[in-house]
Amino acid sequence: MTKRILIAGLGLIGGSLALNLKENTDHRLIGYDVNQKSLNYAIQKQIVDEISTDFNQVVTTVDICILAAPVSKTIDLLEQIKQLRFEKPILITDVSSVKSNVMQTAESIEVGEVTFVGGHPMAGSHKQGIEVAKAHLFENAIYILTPTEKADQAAISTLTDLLAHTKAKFLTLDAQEHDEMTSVISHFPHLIASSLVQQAKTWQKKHDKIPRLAVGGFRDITRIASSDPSMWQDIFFQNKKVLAQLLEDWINEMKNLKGLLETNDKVSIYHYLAEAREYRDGLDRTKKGAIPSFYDLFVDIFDQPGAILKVIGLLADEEISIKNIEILEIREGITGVLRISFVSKDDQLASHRLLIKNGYETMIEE
Ligand SMILES: NC(=O)c1ccc[n+]([C@@H]2O[C@H](COP(=O)([O-])OP(=O)(O)OC[C@H]3O[C@@H](n4cnc5c(N)ncnc54)[C@H](O)[C@@H]3O)[C@@H](O)[C@H]2O)c1
Ligand SMILES: O=C(O)C(=O)C[C@]1(C(=O)O)C=C[C@@H](O)C=C1
Repeated sequence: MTKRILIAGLGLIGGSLALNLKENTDHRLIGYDVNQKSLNYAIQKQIVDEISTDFNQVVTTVDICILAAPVSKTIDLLEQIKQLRFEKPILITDVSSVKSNVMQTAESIEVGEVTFVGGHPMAGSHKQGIEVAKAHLFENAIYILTPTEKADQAAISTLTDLLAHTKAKFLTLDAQEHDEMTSVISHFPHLIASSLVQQAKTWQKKHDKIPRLAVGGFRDITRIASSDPSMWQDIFFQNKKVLAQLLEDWINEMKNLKGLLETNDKVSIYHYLAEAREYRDGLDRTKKGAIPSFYDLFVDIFDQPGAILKVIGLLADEEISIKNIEILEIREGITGVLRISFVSKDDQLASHRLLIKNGYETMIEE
């Protein structure tokens, strides 16, 4: 049955869900956003069928509503919903990166027609806005669900049936365990990435060539520091209790490491590094996990015009789809490395064979 689905917040995440639903279903999609440019873009590109600038009015006309605004704005929209009258049942979900305050507000909705099942797709980007939205953004990612007490299995199934086209894997958690885990693997690392960039900026006053040296490792570990500061400010304050606790643990750990360095305790430093490596390598790529599984292939290329295009062209001719592509290091005239990520082992191996056949040097991390 065709349903009316409202997506409130047409940015990277809302836009990606809209694109996915448009590609795979016949539901009628309605977009709401406070940014008129995003609304215009969505309707012009036919990502949605209708647009609205009146949330309170339009939300009462739909069967399903996906709240995809920044976390604090999602809470504001839930507060607005509390004041409305609905004439038919509505299933509401969200995509917020932090869940405790959202769920607390959702649990306090007393409107009988409203059922809320929280959601958080664990995939995204440091880029923002509907222009960078992708229908396949959540393929193979973990999609966390946080149902309210009122939400029954039928409501959860309605939501998972709708989102099944994203090819994400669902995992149900309560809000607190969600916020602790996402803080460890997403929010706190973000804080550290930004602090590493700040440190480089400070040291650049002494060594002005630092930006030229900041390639491989530094770029890998700090990519997320290029994300939207207002979104992350919101996430940090929504999850500030857990974040403060992690920061305290981390400061103590750093003090301990400093002590090991100062006392020349090489053995302990070695164990610290070896244990970290073992754990990192053991984050199983093929099992379900909070970290999306990708299969990487490293390809040596030369810094020549069209070099990357040639590699992509070979894969495209064989209809092998790429999840991500990144230049790890390239210097003038010298070999650089492309990291190409695939969603399946088969695609990784097929690309490996294809590129070797075409004279490339490639490497797979075991
Ligand atoms: N970016 C990621 O990697 C990622 C991943 C998973 C979940 N999330 C969550 O998804 C949500 C959206 O993030 P995004 O990355 O799509 O950001 P985005 O900046 O790309 O999009 C946010 C959209 O919300 C709109 N908006 C702002 N205030 C609004 C309001 N009051 N009502 C309606 N729309 C409003 C903005 O105009 C924008 O179009 C956030 O809650 C974020 O925590 C982000
Ligand atoms: O890939 C990125 O750039 C992301 O930051 C995505 C990421 C993450 O930390 O993994 C960011 C926030 C979301 O809530 C979920 C996913």
